[in-house]
Amino acid sequence: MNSSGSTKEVVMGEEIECGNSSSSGGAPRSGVVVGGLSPLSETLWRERSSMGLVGDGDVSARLTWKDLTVIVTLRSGDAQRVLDGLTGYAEPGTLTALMGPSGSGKSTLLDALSGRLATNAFLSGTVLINGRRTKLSFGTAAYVTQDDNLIGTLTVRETISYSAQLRLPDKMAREEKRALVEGTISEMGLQDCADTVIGNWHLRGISGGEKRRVSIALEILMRPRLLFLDEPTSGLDSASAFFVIQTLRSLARDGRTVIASIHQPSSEVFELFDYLYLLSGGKTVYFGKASEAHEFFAQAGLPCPPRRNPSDHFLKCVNTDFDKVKSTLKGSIKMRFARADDPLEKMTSAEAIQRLVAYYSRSKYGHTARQKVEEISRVKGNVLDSGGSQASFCMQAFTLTRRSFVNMSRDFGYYWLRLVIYIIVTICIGTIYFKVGTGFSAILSRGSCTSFVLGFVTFMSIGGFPSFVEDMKVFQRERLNGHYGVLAFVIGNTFSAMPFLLLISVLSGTVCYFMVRLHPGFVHYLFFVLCLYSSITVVESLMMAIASVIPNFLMGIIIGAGIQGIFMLVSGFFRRPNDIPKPIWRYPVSYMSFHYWAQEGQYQNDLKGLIFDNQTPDQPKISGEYVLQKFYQIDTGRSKWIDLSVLFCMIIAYRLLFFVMIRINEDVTPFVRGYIAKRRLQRKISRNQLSVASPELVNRVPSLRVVVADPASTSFEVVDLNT
Ligand SMILES: Nc1ncnc2c1ncn2[C@@H]1O[C@H](COP(=O)(O)OP(=O)(O)OP(=O)(O)O)[C@@H](O)[C@H]1O
Repeated sequence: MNSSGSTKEVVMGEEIECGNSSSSGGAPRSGVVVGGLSPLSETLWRERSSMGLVGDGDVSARLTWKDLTVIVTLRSGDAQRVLDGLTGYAEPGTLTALMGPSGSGKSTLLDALSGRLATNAFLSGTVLINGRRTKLSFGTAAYVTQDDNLIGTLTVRETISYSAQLRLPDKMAREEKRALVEGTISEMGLQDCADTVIGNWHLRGISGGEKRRVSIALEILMRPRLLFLDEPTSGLDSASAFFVIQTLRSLARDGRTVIASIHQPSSEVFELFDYLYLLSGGKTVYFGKASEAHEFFAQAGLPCPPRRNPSDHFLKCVNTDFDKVKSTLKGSIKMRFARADDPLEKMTSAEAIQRLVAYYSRSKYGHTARQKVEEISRVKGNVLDSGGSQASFCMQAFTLTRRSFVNMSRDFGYYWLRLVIYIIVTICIGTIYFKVGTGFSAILSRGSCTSFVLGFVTFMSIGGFPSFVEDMKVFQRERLNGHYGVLAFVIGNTFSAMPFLLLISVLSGTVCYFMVRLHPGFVHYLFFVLCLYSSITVVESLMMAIASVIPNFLMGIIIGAGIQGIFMLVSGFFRRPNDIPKPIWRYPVSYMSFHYWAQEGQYQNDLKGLIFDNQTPDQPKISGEYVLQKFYQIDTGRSKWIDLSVLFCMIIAYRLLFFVMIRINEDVTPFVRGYIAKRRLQRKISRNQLSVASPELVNRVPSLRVVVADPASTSFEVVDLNT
């Protein structure tokens, strides 16, 4: 896993031991086990080292950032400075809390440090890991987002086990994988709920705090050295928040570098932080030991009044919205009794922020931080390698298929509910068209029955869209953290759905076929079921492709319904094929419509070989071939199996489209958005509305994502972290 051979390097004439967590300063390693969490992690780490899963026992990641500025370009053409010259560091064994009011730039700082900035965000400054510039993406560092996108039907143990199967090497013994999973469960204090389901809309599952811990567990499974967490306590009560942060502290004590943004910690939670990075309006208000923040505020002339939660005071000082709160409460009893010892009563928040920012930069705190950054940056440690999956492609595809199958079989809303509705609807069809026969009126009835089954019944498959969206959310989280590839996901999703779609088609197709008494014969029955199966699968594939680009229930369903409505119109039932206007609707749209092929095949399957009564008994009978040619305008010389083959080809085409859509979303869309954002930035620079270091380099790199300063020189250079 680790790409670096030696852990020793000569830097500026000194021999420096690199990558050894024991040399990392910060808090002592392990041993400190809180909240009933076991010291298993360290033992497991050693085990994994012996398995060759980690390099030379190196578990450290020293992160430094210097003069970090992030500018975002807005749709209006304006540019906004979100972060302004931030400098700081995070060492192994420490938990750093990013705090600040809403919109102060906490998430942006996390994104900048973890290489996840949006395409319209431009970064200048230096970000170094172990003294080196490293591309952090797809799994190099673990990133736990605010949302717990988990599969609701799996238990905690299953969720972590599947993740282990997806990422650990195939050759690793099953027992070892199990031990690692169990170790992670104990490490995160999840033993009590290990066999409880995560929960979804119809399943009562684990609590919000436990969900957070499961999300963290999934990311620490591969023992990343760097762990970023965006608001890990949001939505939790203070006790759950305390346990989550306690767990993070314990993870940090195992030699990891943990950085978490947090909103409003209680005093108990605040005491768990090693370092505090306090931001306001993208500027550093304070960076240093959390325990010294109290002293810093006092020295800056804004001491925390007695009996006030220090973190509340710090946030109150740096939040301009408190001025509005004060003016709203003016005259209220609370304000009349406002503390005389509260420094904020004598100044506005804007003045307080100005004072703190200015004091920080000239105080020993700012000075020490800058000095420490220089020191740490000079030490060249191991290069961080990708912490992504080490499992083979086949193992990933197999595990994803199994996991998805288990989820589909347990989630009532995924297929079971649809199966019930399908059967009810086909029973309705069966009773309405019961024993349709071969009378004159049956000519139209058989056609309309086929059109309804292949049009409306397959249309009901869009009901699965919400489940697809949930699947896509889990996929996106796992993909961003490098758990597996796109192809493995597409294969897993395709194969896991097959048995359910077959079941739906066989059951509802059988009900319909035998109640309506469609063309007798096993081959005719088989064709009807296969036609229904392929049509439903095409709709599923179409909806998956839509879900990959439009992750919104309502929008996705509207778009999916719209596309199917157009395809139905040109299927040859509502307007006969030769009557469909030629350019566009007949060619190519009707040929793109799966309804067209499905109906053409089923009409032949049902009508060919049948003899129908004429309007009056004395008139000659009508053959099915005649109806097909003259009424439905279908070429009877072409085999119905060709129509079915086209449908199966469409399934493959839509699945390929699904794959392509994901790749476009991952690669092309960010490139295009980045390009547009870059043009906006260039315009700003050329109009002298914005000053960016080395603007000529911004122009030179076509796919600019990040502007990074080279620490070895004073000049800036542009680095495209996407390549
Ligand atoms: N890619 C972007 N495009 C446009 N604006 C952005 C972008 N990223 C951040 N911003 C803006 O930068 C500011 C800081 O955003 P950020 O999400 O980092 O704040 P935050 O401190 O994490 O807030 P919160 O605590 O509410 O999540 C906000 O005003 C936000 O709108």
